[in-house]
Amino acid sequence: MSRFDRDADSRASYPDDFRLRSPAQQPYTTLYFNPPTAYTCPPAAIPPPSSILAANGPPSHLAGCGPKTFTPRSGTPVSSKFPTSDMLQIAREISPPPLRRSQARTEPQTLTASNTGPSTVLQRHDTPIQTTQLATPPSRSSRASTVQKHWNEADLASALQDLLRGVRQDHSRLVTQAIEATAPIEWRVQHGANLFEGLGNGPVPHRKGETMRIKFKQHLKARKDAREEHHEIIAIKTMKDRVPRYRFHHVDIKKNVLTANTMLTFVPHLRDLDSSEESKYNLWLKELEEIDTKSGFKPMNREEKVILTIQTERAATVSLYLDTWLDKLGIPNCTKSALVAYMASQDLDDNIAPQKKTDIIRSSRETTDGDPTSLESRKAAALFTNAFKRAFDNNDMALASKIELRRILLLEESVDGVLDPKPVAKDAAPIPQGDVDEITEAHLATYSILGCLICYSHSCDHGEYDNKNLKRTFSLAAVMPLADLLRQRRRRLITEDADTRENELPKKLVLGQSQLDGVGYGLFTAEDLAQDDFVIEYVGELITHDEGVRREARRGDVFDEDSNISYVFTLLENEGIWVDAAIYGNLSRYINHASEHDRTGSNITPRILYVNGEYRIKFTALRDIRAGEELFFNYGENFPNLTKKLLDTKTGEKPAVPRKPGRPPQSAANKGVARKAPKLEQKKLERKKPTAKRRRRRTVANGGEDEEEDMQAPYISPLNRPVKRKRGLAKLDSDDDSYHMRGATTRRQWQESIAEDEDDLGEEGTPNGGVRTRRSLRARASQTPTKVDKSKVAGRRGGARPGSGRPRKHPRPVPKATPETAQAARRLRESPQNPPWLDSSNESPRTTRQRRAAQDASDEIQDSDDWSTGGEDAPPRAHRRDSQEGEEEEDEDEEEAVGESEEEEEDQDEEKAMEKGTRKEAQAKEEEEKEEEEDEEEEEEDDQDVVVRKRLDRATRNRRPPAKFRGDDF
Ligand SMILES: C[S@@+](CC[C@H](N)C(=O)[O-])C[C@H]1O[C@@H](n2cnc3c(N)ncnc32)[C@H](O)[C@@H]1O
Repeated sequence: MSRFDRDADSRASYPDDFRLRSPAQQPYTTLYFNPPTAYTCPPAAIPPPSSILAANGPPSHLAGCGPKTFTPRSGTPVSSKFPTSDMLQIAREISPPPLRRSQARTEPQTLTASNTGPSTVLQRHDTPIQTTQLATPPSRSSRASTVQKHWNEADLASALQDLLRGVRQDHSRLVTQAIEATAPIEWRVQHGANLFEGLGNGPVPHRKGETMRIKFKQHLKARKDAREEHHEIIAIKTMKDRVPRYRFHHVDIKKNVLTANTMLTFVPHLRDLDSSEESKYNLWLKELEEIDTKSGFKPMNREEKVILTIQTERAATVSLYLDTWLDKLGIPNCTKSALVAYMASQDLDDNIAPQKKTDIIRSSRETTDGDPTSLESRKAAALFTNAFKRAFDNNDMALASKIELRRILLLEESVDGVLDPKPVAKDAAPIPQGDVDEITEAHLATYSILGCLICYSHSCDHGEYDNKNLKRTFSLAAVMPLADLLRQRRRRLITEDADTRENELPKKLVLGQSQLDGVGYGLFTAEDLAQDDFVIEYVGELITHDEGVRREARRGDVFDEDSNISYVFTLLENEGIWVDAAIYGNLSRYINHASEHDRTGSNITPRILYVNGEYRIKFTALRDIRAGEELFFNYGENFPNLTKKLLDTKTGEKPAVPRKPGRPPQSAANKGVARKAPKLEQKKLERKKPTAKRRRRRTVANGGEDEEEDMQAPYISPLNRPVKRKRGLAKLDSDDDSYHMRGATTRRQWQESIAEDEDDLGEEGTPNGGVRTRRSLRARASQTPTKVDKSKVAGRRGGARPGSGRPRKHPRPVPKATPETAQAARRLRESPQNPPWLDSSNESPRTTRQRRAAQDASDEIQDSDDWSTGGEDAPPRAHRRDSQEGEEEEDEDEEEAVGESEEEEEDQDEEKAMEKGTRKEAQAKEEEEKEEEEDEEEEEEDDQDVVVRKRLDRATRNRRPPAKFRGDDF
């Protein structure tokens, strides 16, 4: 299931603010398995825990063995003879323990499940459940004696349906239990007024203008059937800053998807869609389906996917009960192994390869259940299979309600092991002893298909990220043995949270020229930081991995690809969610990389937190940091090239930085040392012949004026014009007619120099300053520049790296300096360790420019006060980017104009040839040309693919690795 479907799914069932509600408000009734009405299952359907304990011994986790004995995938014990999964164990254990004195309540409490109708009443977990479950269970043999020995298909089907109702009831109790187990037992408010007091009332009758309507979306239900409730509106007034929103405006993304054959135009995620967006979203899904179809796949539509997911989840749940069911039904010779063997032998549609079928049957024989392939076993298995089909997989049922026995049996470990062999529990790390946090983490690491502790789904957005940034869903195994541990921990965290909240204010930070040579800006602290202090939040646009790759590729192409500057941060590695701070961001984007082994080493570290339903990144200090120190964090292993050393002195003396191989120095380039022209381009160039047709076409299109203009247009050397973007790879692979070396002024010279360059430069060089032909001499016909605009040339490497380009066209509005920032600046000036940007002696003009920009910026730094979004920063940045891109377009026109003039040269040649040659020859040539043109167009398309692929590759290489996470926050 795709992330989006999953989101859609979870949106359907689990409101965003799920975690913030009190237990009484928890929407457990929206969970998938909850029954719509009160349960009618006989109490005997749920065997009491003690019977299981008597029969099988204690579940391993209760016996202190921890989850080591469970496989992470199926939850089935590996070593013990314990026949059921831990989920089933928990299901059996949900009968509450005897009340402890402290928990005892004088009056039994009830919870009303609001969406199951007012009549459904669920008992709190800490109130004894008034059923026979608490009675001493019948022994296994006595239970077996009560079951029917001779089944017919119809009776068996109806017994199975009863058992399924029991599963639902179990599930409902589990949810209650789990919610209670994880609910905070103390409110966050430790002192002062509890702002949430009085909240949590149920729905009220609708009063126009006074109540708030809440609509519940449910997939597979028509919109008109959506449930609605009305609630009182209670305003909470507080002087505290609200936690800032961290929303991604995915509509904006549309204009940011820039590469030529991009498929995604709309990427919604992580939030509910507005109704206007929903239609776009559906359209987008449809487009994706069409693309799949065109590519030869048979895509499922969204509804089918939802149904498949539901079916799979139901099958997974029933699989956990299958053993108990068989035990209860007591069908002679009907064991799980027999069912598996029967399933494998009956799999007629060749879903399983013949060899695998044999392996499955063989592995089922290895159990101690007797011979699963005997005639009796086969008969019993056939009876059960047919009854199961009748009960849960018949034609009268809605698709989503069907449960296939085959799907359940495929989940069996023996079958799964044959079909998809992979390492299991023995690889699990040993459970650490001692530290509460570590034990908790380790228990939670028993992630399995058992599902989420909160919603019991297998594909939800709840869960934790461990220190490797891998998502773990809570294991059900964690519920019972760990409930106390979790409580303990939560209590501690809540207390700590309240204590540290005051220290969680963002710090005064200033932007400056980094101490790393040639790296551009860096971020410095203007006040002393204590270890573990919160420093700043990393904010930016929330984008998908694909979009991030596109953007990186695009930036590398448009701006300076050699600098590899990157502002993306991998927020959720597995989900492919990145934060891009390039356009919308705050000061945190200027923090440079240092590894632990560098001279200063990283002094801060990012942590990913789950805040009010959103994942956010905060930086904390790794050690005490003095005011004036530059901040660094470790970007991770994917950035091996970030090896700039700290400057030894502050005098502006720069250590020699080795030049990149294959890249000629700027001066050499200006002298006309071109890089190698790509073979493809050269080939094209050689065979490209002028065509009369092309010439005529242009002349007609421009009322006959173009030709004259073209003739007059001087050939502009790429050297003599401002080039802001690097064509590099894009040009190497791309379509256009020709490349022009720097300094070459005629076509012949250029061709000659290409030949020389090929010898000189080898494979590394790529053409720069390439020229696109066609279109738009018109754009500059009247003002063909013949002079070099030096200021523009100077700014050509600008762009992605702030401050390194030309001065802003549209400077940011500079907020007034606050007393704090003024004081911070003074302190920094007075500091014996003045950061290098304050020392202006011996600096280059570029450094001066950077320094000035830094000073401007340091005045305007309010980001650290407004630690939320950097939103104020954003519009001017976006503007700046727009303006740059606008200029690039101008340049492109210029390039094209240059190309036009070249093409006109060709046309003149052609005209002469036409005059000389016979008409026939000319016609033949023209036809040849036409073919070539068509070929080129095709090539153009192919080339574009190559370009995009290359850019994507490059961007993938450059992407930032997962951030570090110390997972001790719930
Ligand atoms: C998030 S930006 C940091 C701010 C950046 N220095 C600027 O001026 O905008 C990350 C980029 O800075 C550069 N960078 C950061 N740390 C570096 C290091 N230790 N060595 C070389 N380049 C570094 C790389 O180009 C990287 O992609």
